[in-house]
Order: sequence, then C-alpha cells, then structure tokens
Amino acid sequence: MALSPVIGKLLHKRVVLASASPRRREILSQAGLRFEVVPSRFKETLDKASFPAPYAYAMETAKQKALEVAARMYQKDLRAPDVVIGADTIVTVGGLILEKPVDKQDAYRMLSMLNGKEHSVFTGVAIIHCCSKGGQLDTDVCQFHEETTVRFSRLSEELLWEYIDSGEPMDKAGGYGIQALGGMLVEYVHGDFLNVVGFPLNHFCKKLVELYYPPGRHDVRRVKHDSIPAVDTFEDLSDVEGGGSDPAGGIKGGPGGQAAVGTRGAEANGAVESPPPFPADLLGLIDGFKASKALFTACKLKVFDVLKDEAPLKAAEVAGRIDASVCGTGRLLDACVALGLLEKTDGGYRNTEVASRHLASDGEYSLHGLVTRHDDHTWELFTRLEVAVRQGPNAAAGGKVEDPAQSQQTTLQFMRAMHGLSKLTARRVATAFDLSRFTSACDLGGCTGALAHELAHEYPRMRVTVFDLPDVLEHVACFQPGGRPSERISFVPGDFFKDSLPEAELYVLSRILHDWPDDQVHALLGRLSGRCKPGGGVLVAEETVDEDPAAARSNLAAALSLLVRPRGRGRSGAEYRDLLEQHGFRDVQVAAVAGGALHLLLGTRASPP
Ligand SMILES: Cc1cn([C@H]2C[C@H](O)[C@@H](COP(=O)(O)OP(=O)(O)OP(=O)(O)O)O2)c(=O)[nH]c1=O
Repeated sequence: MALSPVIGKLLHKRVVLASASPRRREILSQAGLRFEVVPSRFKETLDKASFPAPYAYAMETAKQKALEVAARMYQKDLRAPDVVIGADTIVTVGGLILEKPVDKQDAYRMLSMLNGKEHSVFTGVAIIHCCSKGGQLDTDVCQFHEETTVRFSRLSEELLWEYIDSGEPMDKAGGYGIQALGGMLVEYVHGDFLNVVGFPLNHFCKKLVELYYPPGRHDVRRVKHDSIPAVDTFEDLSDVEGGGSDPAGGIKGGPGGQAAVGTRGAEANGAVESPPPFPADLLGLIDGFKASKALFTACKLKVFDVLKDEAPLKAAEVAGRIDASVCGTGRLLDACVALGLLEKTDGGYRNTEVASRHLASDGEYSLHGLVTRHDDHTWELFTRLEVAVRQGPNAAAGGKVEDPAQSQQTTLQFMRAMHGLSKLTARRVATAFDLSRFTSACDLGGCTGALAHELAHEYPRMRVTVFDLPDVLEHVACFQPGGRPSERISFVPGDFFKDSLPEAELYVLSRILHDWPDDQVHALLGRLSGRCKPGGGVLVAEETVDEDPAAARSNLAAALSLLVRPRGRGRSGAEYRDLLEQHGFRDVQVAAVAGGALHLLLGTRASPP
C-alpha cells in the first residue's frame, strides 16, 4: 500500500494517541498505524483572544493535549512513549471559534450560526517526539494545521431540532458530525474531508515524510525533473520500502518547527556521513516561477479552451489549433500534466476538472482573466521586487500609477481579472455575516457587480448600487448573468473621492482600501462615515498583511504584491479595525473567508456624540 512506507516509520516506535475521539482512532488505525490510546486530561480552556488566528489556538490546544499525556506517562514509569500525537478540531464562523456544545441549547446556537453559511473547520495536530535526557523528559514538537471549508444548506428550525434530538451534535466541534447524519446538512466541502472528521490524515503523512524521509534513492528521481518542480507527495515513497534511515536517530529541530531525523548512530559507528536532507521544498521554491510561467503560457495560448469539451487530443492536433510548434506544444502539455492541470491518456491530452473550470477563458468561475493580467502586468512588476525592497514600497513602479482606464483593452483585462477573483469569493463575503437587517447596499468600486449579485441573491429585500468610474461601468454589460443585471441592482457612475456617494444602509469596500495611501483612506472613510446613518454599516473585505510569521505564508503573495504596487499599502486586520473605529464605526465583527485569504470586517455606524 502506498502509505505504508511512511506509516511504517512509526511501526517500531511506541506511539500514543492522546485523544478520546473515536474518529481519530479509526482514521489512524485504518491507515495502518499501531498505537495506544491515552485520552488527554488537558482542559480546553486556553484564552482564545490571545491567539492571532483560530488555527493557532487549535495547534496550541493539540500540543498541550499531547504534552499532558507525555508528561503523565513519563511521571508514571519514567519512560515516555516515543511519539505522542495530539489533535484539536474547531469550527470558525463570523470570527468566532466553536468547540463542542455544552448542551442542546448550545448546539442549537452553533447550528443556527452555521445555517445557510460557509464556515471553516481547523484541526491542529501536534506530533511530539519524546526521550529521556538527564532524568528529565525531553520533547521535540512538530505542529501543523489543516483548514477545510464547509457550507451548510439553509435548514428549517424543525430540521435543526430533529438533528439535535438525535444526540449526534454533543461530542463534536460546531455541533455536527459530517460523517454521519450531519452529512445531510452539508451543501459542499472544500478541502480534506477527514480534517472535518477530526484528523487530517493526508497532511499528517506529508509531515511524516518531512520528519522521517532520509536522503537516498528518491533524491535522484527528484532532480531528474529539472524543468518543473516535483510535487512532494507521500505517494512518491511507495517504491522505497526498506530504504529508510534508522528512526531511532536523534530528532533535530528544523526550520519552521519541523524536525528531521539525524544521523548520530551512523556517525558513531564510523560509517560515511549521510548528506543533509534533500531540500525538495526549497528546490521547488527556487523553480516555482517556471511552473507559473508554464501555466500563464498555456492559458495565453488557449490550450485549456482547446481541450475543454473535446475528446483527448494529441500534441500535434493541439499545436495545429493554437498555431504553435509541435515540439514546443508537446513540452508545454507535458509540463501541464506534471502540474496537475492536464491528464494524459492513450488518446492524448485533456483538461483536468480544475483546468476546465478555472483556466478556460469562459465559464462562471474562470480565472483566465486573472492569469492574463498576471502574465502581462504583475510578472513585470515582480521583476522589480529588488528595487522595491531597496528603495521602499511603491518604488518599483517608478511612481507610475497605472490608470486602469488607460485603454479599453487594459480596462477590460483588469475587469476580467477582478471579476474572476470576485466570483470565487463573493458568495463567501455575502454570507460571512448576517446582513439581512440592511435593505440597501452600495458597493464602492464594485466593478462588474459580482458581489452585488451575490448580495441581492442572498438577501431578497436588499437593493444594491454598484458605484464605480464611468470608464469601468461602460463595460459591465458583458459580465452580467444572462447579459443584464437583476432588477435590484443598479450601476451608478462616479468617483468615490469626489462625487456624492449614493444613499445606502450598508457600504461595501471590497479590495479597495489596500490600493490607497493613508491620507486617501481617511478621506474616503470620512466621506463614507458622513453619509452613513447611525445603525448603518460598512463591510470591508481585504487581503491583510499578517504580522504573525506563522500565518504569513498564506498571504505572502498579497504582502509582496503590496510592496511592488505603485501606490497603496498593506495593512493588518487590526489596522483596518482601527481605521473603522477612528471613523465612528463600532461593534466591529471580523471573519476570514476563502481559507483565510480574505479578511472581513463589519462595523456599525455609531450615533455622533
Ligand atoms: C466538525 C466535526 C467534528 N467532529 C469531531 C472531531 C473531534 O472528535 C471533535 C472535536 O473535539 P476535540 O476537542 O478536537 O476532540 P475530542 O474532545 O473528541 O477528543 P480529544 O480532545 O480527547 O482529542 O469533533 C466530528 O466527528 N465530525 C465533524 O463533522
């Protein structure tokens, strides 16, 4: 079995699962792991507010659960197990962390919050290696987390209570069990299903590879692929059984809190010193730009359009359709196969589902416009990242602010890119908070109206005005579903810095504020706050710059983009909150959607003093 070489690394160790969860026990035993179960006595009472993000809370709780078991076992017979595994699963919605309900009423409260909305399920996992040093327990902690997004259908009160009365919610985070009756509540799941059930097995196996995979034969295979970075999956190890290092070797902390198996035993025996662990992730990073460029090129040449609905095509046929060389096309198609964008069968190449959905130039969720924009515009900006670092943010563009309305072509390209991005997140933004108290909304800089449509769809009483520059609104017709906007959506041309803002109970600023420096953000929020009546709201959606290095990886692209852009600046979630409060908005609620990629804030206009 593909997994056994990885799981096999733990077979000769004394492994303890520090969890009472029957789901975790089942997932791990079905994966072939042998372990003892010692439920943790750690009380899940850490102060949630003291963590920068929900996943950090779940990881810390997982760690504390495992450490408590390791310490207790060590104290009992002065022999700690080799490895202790702890996990903690939480559900987050509207910025709140939901754990297991304390009673039926609590389950009802949780399920009502999830009803009809998307939420995230995080599982934090800690793998703790233990040994005894100088009569003391010595531990080496490796932690990670996994996020899965789940959306519930709209459910009636009757159904919710029927589900609660089944008793199923009581021992489960968020008050539901997706693997049983609760599965009926779920409209969709994005990500690892087992993560929702309590244990992200896939990520766990990848971590084991990082921890235990020794340099060896596998390295040779990896370096062969010099054009496209190898995808690092644990399946890769299926043919290297028996080639492992001695797992009894010492554990050394690696970068990012990971650990690698050392070679102390071999050195002591006078054996030849092993080379350092093969830095596959690092090489992947070094080569990463090649993968992006292959994707950009295939998109630009419309490869994914050609392969969308057709039977598989040979390289020569694709080359004929895209008017390119057969040899070059063959290489590009193979690169796309290696990147998981195409499949290769005996009959030829065809799109994967992701490519058909996101990389063909048509279709509701096409990101073709975004890719084209990155290839034509962002790529070049990033060649000047060094300038931006040396001279400071915004220097890379040489003070040249691109005017999106510069030419019809540029405007349209910009709008296609924004539309693709907005379509992906609009439903999540519209449903992250309950906005049903607002009967009118104005989306400032709302571009093609992608978010306006979701707001109108989600809230049947709401009328939405999209306010944007005249040059932008000139092109909106081709982005409307069915070619025309809904009756409750109107497009009003104007400049939000100069023209009078349309009247609305809720103002929306989605991906707007990062584009402007502080003085202009204050000017805009000042105008908006003056126009907003007490009780009215402002909804801000932004990619944020996280100051927590552990979280920074997920928004790295956004943070770097903000550095090379001609104007504007990155801000943290706390800075956005401060800005809203400075302009008279109170009770600011926060939420994160799309795997934390987008940070949302909803503030309510207080009465002027
Ligand atoms: C969301 C969801 C959670 N769960 C479960 C997984 C976890 O067991 C539980 C979350 O609570 P946890 O505190 O993570 O785990 P636990 O109390 O069951 O076990 P221990 O603390 O001893 O490790 O919710 C499901 O079984 N299905 C689901 O769909």
